[in-house]
Amino acid sequence: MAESSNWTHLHAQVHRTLLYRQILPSTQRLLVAVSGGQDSLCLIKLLLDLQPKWGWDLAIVHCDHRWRSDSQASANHVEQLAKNWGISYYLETASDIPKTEAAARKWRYQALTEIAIAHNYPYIVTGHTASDRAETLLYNLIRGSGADGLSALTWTRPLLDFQLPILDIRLGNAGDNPNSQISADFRWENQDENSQSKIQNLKSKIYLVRPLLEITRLQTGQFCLEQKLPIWEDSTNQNLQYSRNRIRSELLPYLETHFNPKAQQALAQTAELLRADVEYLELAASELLQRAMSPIADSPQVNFQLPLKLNRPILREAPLALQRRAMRQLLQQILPSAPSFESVEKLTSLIVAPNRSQTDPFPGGAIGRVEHPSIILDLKF
Ligand SMILES: Nc1ncnc2c1ncn2[C@@H]1O[C@H](COP(=O)(O)OP(=O)(O)OP(=O)(O)O)[C@@H](O)[C@H]1O
Repeated sequence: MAESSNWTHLHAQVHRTLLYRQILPSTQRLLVAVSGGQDSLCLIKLLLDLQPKWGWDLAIVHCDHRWRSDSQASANHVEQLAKNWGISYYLETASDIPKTEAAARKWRYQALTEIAIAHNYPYIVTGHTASDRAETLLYNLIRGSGADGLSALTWTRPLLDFQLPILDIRLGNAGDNPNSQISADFRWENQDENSQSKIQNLKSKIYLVRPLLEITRLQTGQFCLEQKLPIWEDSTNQNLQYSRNRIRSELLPYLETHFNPKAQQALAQTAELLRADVEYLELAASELLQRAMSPIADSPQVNFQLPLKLNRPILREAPLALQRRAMRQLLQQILPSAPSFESVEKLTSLIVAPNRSQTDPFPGGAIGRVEHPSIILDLKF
């Protein structure tokens, strides 16, 4: 697009962000997740307008959770927009209505990933904004998160942590769902080992990108108004039973009125700063863990099979922040679910505890014990 009268401050800002951050390379195939709400409509319009500069191949994907009575109408509305803009449209409809917000989100990311794999899109783009970042920070802060939770929502991340068993179940279901657009060749049960590893490989190359993280919801709303974009209002956004909605419509406005009129931007910036700190600390912790883990057998290969042996003098030299992170990384590998604060503290305390100190069992049954100069983790002693 020539930098004509249509070129707004927001176009320039997102264009600059993309140049600076290099999160959406030119000429790529981009799958844009559009709910029909103001953020994702703003996103797709900006990308369409920037398209001539970047040469992307754009498509829209919409996920119908079948949560609201108007959900099919909303899907039709998004489809019509895609038609008007002359771009491909993909729809995924939930075969079972997800019961909770978390289940809906999980289903949505699986559906997005599957469509991206099936139609060869290496980038999934979402309309998360600075306001979402601020809300996530507040939500996690209140629930007692460390820096990791406060720095949630990154500009880009590989979709690696979507485990294949989840994909497996969904792809199995796809056959029963007449609305599924996943072609039969991509159904997991139809895959031999070779093509399963090809899918895994492809998944590791799909990135989730959020180009609007510096733009507030107020700005996306104004943009939609100026550009006359037909927003499909999500009635569940008004429901104050959802904590996120209460943060959005009560807590943030309160903070802006009484504490800082730019609270959203300030909180989003805090998340951005913490993100870089967390990345640095996680890397340093993983190096510490590698150094502290000595295999129990003669094999030089470090792995996370029990029993495990940790070198206490090496751990003791490190600052507490790294000790905690290294212990959490270790527990992430051996516990059946995400380690709790208590589990991490329990294991960390063994770094300086007297000889023969022992923990009670962690979830899954492993026990930590000091056998000077090591910590041993095993199922029984
Ligand atoms: N039904 C949908 N279909 C397609 N894309 C969607 C849908 N819902 C949300 N998205 C995408 O996700 C972005 C964030 O949406 P929203 O804030 O409502 O979700 P959320 O549940 O908070 O998501 P997250 O868990 O990713 O933070 C939207 O801007 C849009 O790009």
